Amino acid sequence: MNRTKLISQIKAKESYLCIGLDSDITKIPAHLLNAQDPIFEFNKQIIDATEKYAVSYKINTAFYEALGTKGWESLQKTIDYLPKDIFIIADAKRGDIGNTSSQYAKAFFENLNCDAVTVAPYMGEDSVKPFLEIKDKWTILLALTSNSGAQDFEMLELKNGKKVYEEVLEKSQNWGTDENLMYVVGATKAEYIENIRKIIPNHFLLVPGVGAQGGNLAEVSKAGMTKECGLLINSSRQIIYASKDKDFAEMAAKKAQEIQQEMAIQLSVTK
Ligand SMILES: O=C(O)c1cc(=O)[nH]c(=O)n1[C@@H]1O[C@H](COP(=O)(O)O)[C@@H](O)[C@H]1O
Repeated sequence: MNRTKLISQIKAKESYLCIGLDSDITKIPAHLLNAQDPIFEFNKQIIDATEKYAVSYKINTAFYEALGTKGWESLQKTIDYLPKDIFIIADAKRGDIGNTSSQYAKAFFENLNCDAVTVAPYMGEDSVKPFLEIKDKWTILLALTSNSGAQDFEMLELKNGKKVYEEVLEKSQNWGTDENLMYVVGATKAEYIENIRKIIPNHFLLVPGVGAQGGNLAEVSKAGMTKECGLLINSSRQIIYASKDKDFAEMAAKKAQEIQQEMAIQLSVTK
């Protein structure tokens, strides 16, 4: 999906919600465990119930990889099931020497047909470029992550006075464009978003960490929203595990709708 289409979806749905399908076999409702493919059954019901409130779904591959070949099957079936107007993110956090990154790009863009993949910038330009070379697909580069470990490297100050995450943003924006490159900024780091917007005024940000990790939707939106929205805010656990009972999909929809309604207000303020 290209940038124009993504923006028009955001406008049409009055939503910049990205629902995280971090579907954990140990956390899904017990009655689904008898299904032939419990994870797919869970995802299918979550998607059916929440699709009208979201513009994107993020599939965290770890939860599928952990289950071996069965997990990959559930992942593929979930991607195939998602509606065509949904922006599909493979949250795989890849990045390796160019030759290997090319294979990852093929796996997620050509084979699985995702719109975007999360990539770690640590190995530099040649490890990221192969993802950017695939037409009409997006690379979502980790910039300032939501976890406490962001302090270990991302926040370190370099000799030129910049923090590592700032250097990542400055340097990498020349590797692609705002049509194929987004950045991950954790919702728990809202106080840095104003500064981030000075470096990358137009790029989309993928912002995880609202809900279970304590990030605040209004704060992030105020600091990061552009005229074209420029945000995809992810929430996983607080939506998909809103209930552990038979009403899990209904409760997920209720939570997603609540978030979408707040997003509609934020979008109307920025118009
Ligand atoms: O790249 C990510 O998506 C990501 C980056 C980051 O800095 N923090 C972060 O939590 N994530 C992912 O975003 C999701 C957050 O899930 P919840 O905390 O359950 O909403 C998980 O899939 C994380 O792996």
